[in-house]
Amino acid sequence: MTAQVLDGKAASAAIKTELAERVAVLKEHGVTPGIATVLVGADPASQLYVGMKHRQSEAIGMNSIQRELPADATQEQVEALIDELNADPTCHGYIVQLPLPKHLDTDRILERIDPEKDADGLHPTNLGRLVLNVNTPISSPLPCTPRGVIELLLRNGYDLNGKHVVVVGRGVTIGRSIGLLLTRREYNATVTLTHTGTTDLGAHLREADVIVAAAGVKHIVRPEHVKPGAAVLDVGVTREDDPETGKSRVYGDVHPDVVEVAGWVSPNPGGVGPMTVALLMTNVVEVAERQAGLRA
Ligand SMILES: Nc1nc(=O)c2c([nH]1)NC[C@@H]1CN(c3ccc(C(=O)N[C@@H](CCC(=O)O)C(=O)O)cc3)C=[N+]21
Repeated sequence: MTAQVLDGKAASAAIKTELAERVAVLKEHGVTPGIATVLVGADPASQLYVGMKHRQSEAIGMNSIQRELPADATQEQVEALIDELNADPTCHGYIVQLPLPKHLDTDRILERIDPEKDADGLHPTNLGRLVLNVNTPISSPLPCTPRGVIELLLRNGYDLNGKHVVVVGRGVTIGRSIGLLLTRREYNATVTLTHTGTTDLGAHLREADVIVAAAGVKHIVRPEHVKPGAAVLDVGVTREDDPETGKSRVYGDVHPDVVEVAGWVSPNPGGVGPMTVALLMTNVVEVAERQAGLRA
């Protein structure tokens, strides 16, 4: 048996087709949704990711605003740029590309983002709204990578209701935030969060209907950890030189042989990465739709 592929490129293409139509409707109402990125320094991987976000946003008709500061920018300079984007009516949502240089106070910068313009959906106010509300629709940005994971499953016909999801890794981007979405009444999943303090990770993983691997540890999820037929989503990004080609490449958290046991596997690259970008754009389009009175 070999697993069905949860193809993030195909699912994100479908989302982008839908978004392009929503952008066209917004333009009929006189609004062009604008997405901005803030990049501090010139890390090559960050430049690659930021470039992808702009190309894809422009391809669906959005405005894209690319702001850059040097690696030695001060806290005050970054905060001044945040204030500028908060006040800019052409910028409906934006992200500060992470990680930031070590001398900067990341938390203080992220908290300064106007929660309504928080394209990542990770502002404390937006996470707080998720914590406080399990039932009714939320009219503020949602964490985009968790949203991407869930959309990837749903668009492949996977029903999360009553399923046991085991998450590996307690980073804010996925681990600590995805359970807030999955345990909402609309999805009704049961969630276990594992981390470096977990004893016997393998025992937890073998119980899982769905594994979300977001530890950032190359191949931490191996075939012997996976219940036959389970869905395995690979969110890990480890950049290393490939010993065969000598070139830098991305390794996921999921060992390639997992496809022999699992029922569904998201490839990496080609899985959750493209979904993150699609849901980032979705968050920004939704801000513009709210401002135009087209959604709650
Ligand atoms: N504030 C903030 N928000 C982020 O969402 C954010 C961030 N900072 N910092 C870095 C990470 C990383 N990230 C990725 C997005 C898309 C792909 C993606 O689409 N990858 C392609 C491959 C791209 C390639 O390496 O060629 C794929 O998986 O198929 C990967 C990684 C968003 N991040």
